[in-house]
Amino acid sequence: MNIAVVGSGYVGTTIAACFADLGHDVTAIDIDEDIVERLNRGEASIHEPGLDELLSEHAGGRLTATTDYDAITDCDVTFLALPTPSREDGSIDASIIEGGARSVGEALSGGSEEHLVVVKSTVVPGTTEEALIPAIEDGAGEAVGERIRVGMNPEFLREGSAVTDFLEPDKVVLGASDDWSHERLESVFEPLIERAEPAVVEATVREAEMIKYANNAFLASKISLINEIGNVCKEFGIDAYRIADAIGLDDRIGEQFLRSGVGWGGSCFPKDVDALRAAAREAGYEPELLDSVVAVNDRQPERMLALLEKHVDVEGARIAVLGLSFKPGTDDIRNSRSIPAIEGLVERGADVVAYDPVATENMRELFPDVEYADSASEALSGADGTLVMTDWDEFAALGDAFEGMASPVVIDGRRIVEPSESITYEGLTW
Ligand SMILES: NC(=O)c1ccc[n+]([C@@H]2O[C@H](COP(=O)([O-])OP(=O)(O)OC[C@H]3O[C@@H](n4cnc5c(N)ncnc54)[C@H](O)[C@@H]3O)[C@@H](O)[C@H]2O)c1
Ligand SMILES: O=c1ccn([C@@H]2O[C@H](COP(=O)(O)OP(=O)(O)O[C@H]3O[C@H](CO)[C@@H](O)[C@H](O)[C@H]3O)[C@@H](O)[C@H]2O)c(=O)[nH]1
Repeated sequence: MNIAVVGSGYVGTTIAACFADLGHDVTAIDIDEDIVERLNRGEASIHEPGLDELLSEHAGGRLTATTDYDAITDCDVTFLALPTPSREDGSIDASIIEGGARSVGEALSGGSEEHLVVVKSTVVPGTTEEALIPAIEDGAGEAVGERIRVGMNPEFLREGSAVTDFLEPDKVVLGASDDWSHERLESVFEPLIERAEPAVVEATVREAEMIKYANNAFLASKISLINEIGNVCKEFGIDAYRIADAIGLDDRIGEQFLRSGVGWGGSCFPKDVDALRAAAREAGYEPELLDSVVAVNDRQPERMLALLEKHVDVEGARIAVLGLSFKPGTDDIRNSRSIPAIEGLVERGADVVAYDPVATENMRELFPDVEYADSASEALSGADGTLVMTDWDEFAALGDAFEGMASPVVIDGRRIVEPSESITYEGLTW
């Protein structure tokens, strides 16, 4: 099958490379010439394990990249993997994907072949029908529903494990409003369904849009709930991880996403929970539980600072911040919990020295005046305290490095450091 993927970011590049690996002929389309040139050389512009290998195998063969939307005319299906960022009030800004939908319509105008346009981006219920289909119709100069049809196929991959998440999903959600579109979507995923045997969920377009938000809202809520339980555990001197291990044995709860600590960040959970809250409010429903899920998350970095202040007079102190990315395995710092932690330290007059194995340059753009170390031991050397913000594996083996601290106070927000008698160790929820 000939597939076009519009947008070559985290999602677009991953799905383009994986579709090629599944045997499809894929054209990746992006407005950024540098991204396109790199893709044609077999290089990713993002850091994802396994992606470079797939690209170098398929670039120039089953995978090509271009800035020209007209390449869509030779394809059977086009996936829209464009950004859907937040506005100030938390609602989604669909203008980029609307523009992309219009360009796809223009490229298809006057053609005679049947074509399925699939929304891959995360969009609030109603967006595809109320904004994207009209944009395609506007560009194509014809109504959607006959030759051109539209489907919705939300994506559940995680950064840091995007390739394996895409190729080995628990479920594939196929959103469409007619049998022809469902069947065409299913033939795109047929090689993956045969190989990985995921559950296949046939849904309407609106249901597919909502499944994505419900999925992310549920996961973010699960983490906030275990964080709330963890905060209570800390007050009682109980280790929340032992409690999580026990409750995770209940199949109805499940063991995943029960790691309590400094909370959730990244490009998805904060944006998507906010978009769902805003959409609910606009529809006349007050999403009080989701408001609290965010409030608990916002509080966790402050709780870390309060724990630090129990042991260190922070004003004028040298404080090391270990871990800057929002999770290990990525250089992405969007909504990283390290950002409010550094802001809080700077407000309190601390002298901050930060370290991350891959995200330093991204954080330097945000905080140019903070000192950045080349290793965790360099950051710890002479520090009066440290906040551990990301669960990078290397932080589990710091042992001797803490001995270089002026006072070895370690506040762990991710339960990654091994406590020992030579350090003053505080876990956030244990
Ligand atoms: N990042 C994730 O882990 C993830 C997972 C699931 C779903 N999503 C959703 O997928 C969507 C895309 O997210 P992402 O993280 O891949 O975004 P991204 O910002 O990483 O990439 C978007 C790409 O689109 C390109 N682009 C922008 N405007 C364009 C246009 N008019 N035409 C062609 N290309 C254009 C940009 O140059 C960029 O390469 C969002 O809705 C997001 O919520 C993201
Ligand atoms: O038990 C846990 C699990 C995660 N986190 C934090 O939660 C955030 C998000 O982690 P994760 O879900 O692994 O990464 P993302 O790449 O943001 O993936 C989420 O967001 C994507 C974009 O929508 C979805 O596709 C994925 O299914 C969904 O897991 C990170 O800050 C983690 O540190 C915790 O604090 N405790």
